[in-house]
Amino acid sequence: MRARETGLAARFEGHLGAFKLDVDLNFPVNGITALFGVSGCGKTSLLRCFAGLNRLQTGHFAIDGEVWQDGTTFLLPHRRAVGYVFQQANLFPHLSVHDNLVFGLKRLGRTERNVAKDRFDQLVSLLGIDHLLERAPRKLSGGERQRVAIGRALLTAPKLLLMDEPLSALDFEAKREILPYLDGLRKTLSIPVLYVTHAPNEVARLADHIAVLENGRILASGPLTETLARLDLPIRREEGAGVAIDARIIEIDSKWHLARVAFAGGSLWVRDPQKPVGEMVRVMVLARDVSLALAPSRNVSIVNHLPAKVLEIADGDHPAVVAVKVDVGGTPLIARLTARSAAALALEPGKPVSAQIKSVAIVD
Ligand SMILES: Nc1ncnc2c1ncn2[C@@H]1O[C@H](COP(=O)(O)OP(=O)(O)OP(=O)(O)O)[C@@H](O)[C@H]1O
Repeated sequence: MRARETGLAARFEGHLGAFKLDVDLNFPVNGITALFGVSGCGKTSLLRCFAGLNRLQTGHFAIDGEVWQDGTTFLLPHRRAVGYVFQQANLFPHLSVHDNLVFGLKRLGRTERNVAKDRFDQLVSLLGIDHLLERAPRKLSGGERQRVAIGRALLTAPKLLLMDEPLSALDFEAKREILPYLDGLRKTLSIPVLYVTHAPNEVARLADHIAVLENGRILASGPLTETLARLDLPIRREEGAGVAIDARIIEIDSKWHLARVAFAGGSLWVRDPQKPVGEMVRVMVLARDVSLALAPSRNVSIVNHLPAKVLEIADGDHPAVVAVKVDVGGTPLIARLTARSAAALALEPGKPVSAQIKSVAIVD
């Protein structure tokens, strides 16, 4: 269902009070683009531009070749096929889940309404809310409420889904409960999704692309793995800095509960994810779990050793630490080392090394 490629090109420039937003953003393909950046950098303001709720001095925005905004056109919010999910589900308390879901359909034409009714069963099953349809919102958990809000947004068959920190109001358990559903959407939706978050684990789990916003400007945007591996971005200073890699299970070692997963640059042993050989998984290799040696060492407990080449070295978040980006057969990894170790190994761009990976987390 993700075969059709949809392009989204946007340029918004202007002031909101004293705040300047100056954004040029292209999403080349379908999938989830995580919009990442510190509080106040303009994430919500940008989403509101896409929805037509903010009208800046300059705005160009086309989706799938269809112009929603340019020098002469400005589609009003209700004319934009946008689904919007907020931190709070904002369900109508006096309506059942079913009636909340179909509420947004009233503004659609008859044909669109009929198509949406066909999608209803598929969506409620995908979001696991089929058994909740007759309930009142107050009898739902936080995670269930948010799943209903997502269903309501998707039922109108939007061409763009905007999600503004959809999990931030949920507790840890509710986040864990809802993530697999969002992951299911990622795999089945054929529309672009802009997903605002502060949480690195949500980015690693859900995003196909990342856009990093700083002071109202796009600092970087691109595919997940390459962008997470950039040493010039503030993300590398985060405690959870690392690289997410999509890999295929190629072998299971049931005696030791391990699985070998293959990616473009080689293979890694991970904890058995309880999925069959052939399935794709996403793994996260954190910078703090990668160390570098000049040759693969035999007398250590680490099972994952990959031949690599140093690409770049940058300062870390403390003078004692450096971040080293290495290339593993076309896939980038980041290692976090002490500056002293980097000096002792005389690391420099182009030098062959062995990347030793202490731990690899499965993120789905
Ligand atoms: N309509 C407006 N008029 C004046 N200032 C505005 C307006 N909308 C947003 N701002 C300002 O723009 C800046 C960016 O706000 P925005 O809500 O987009 O940030 P954010 O990145 O979403 O933050 P957070 O992560 O805290 O939600 C803030 O300084 C805010 O006060």
